[in-house]
Amino acid sequence: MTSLAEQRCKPCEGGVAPLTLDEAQALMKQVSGDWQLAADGKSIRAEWKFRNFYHTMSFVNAVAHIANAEDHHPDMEVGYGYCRLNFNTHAIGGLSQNDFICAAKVDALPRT
Ligand SMILES: C[C@H](O)[C@H](O)[C@H]1CNC2=NC(N)=NC(=O)C2=N1
Repeated sequence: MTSLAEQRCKPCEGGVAPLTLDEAQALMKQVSGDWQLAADGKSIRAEWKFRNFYHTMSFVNAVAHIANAEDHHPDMEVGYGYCRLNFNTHAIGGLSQNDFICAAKVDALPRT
């Protein structure tokens, strides 16, 4: 099986059903324990802490690079020493495989 981190996001402009709760729960097993599935099953979120702003922004820039390369973009909350990411697929109002592909690519980033 090709790991999520090795896959590429597919363009999504609607017209497909969001993942069911069962499908989302199955994909949760393929991302790190940092990620939490929202109670409504429509998004995933994670929070990381960093020792200072430099390390925070290094991570944020790496995430932005993934998002641009995959054309799939998280909501980000950033401050001194922390970053929170929330992924969902706006075009379908819920989760798609793209959200889990990006989450797995974020998991693969080096932590500094
Ligand atoms: C064509 C392209 O896939 C879409 O415009 C993308 C861009 N980035 C996106 N990011 C997210 N999170 N959800 C989307 O539906 C979305 N749509």
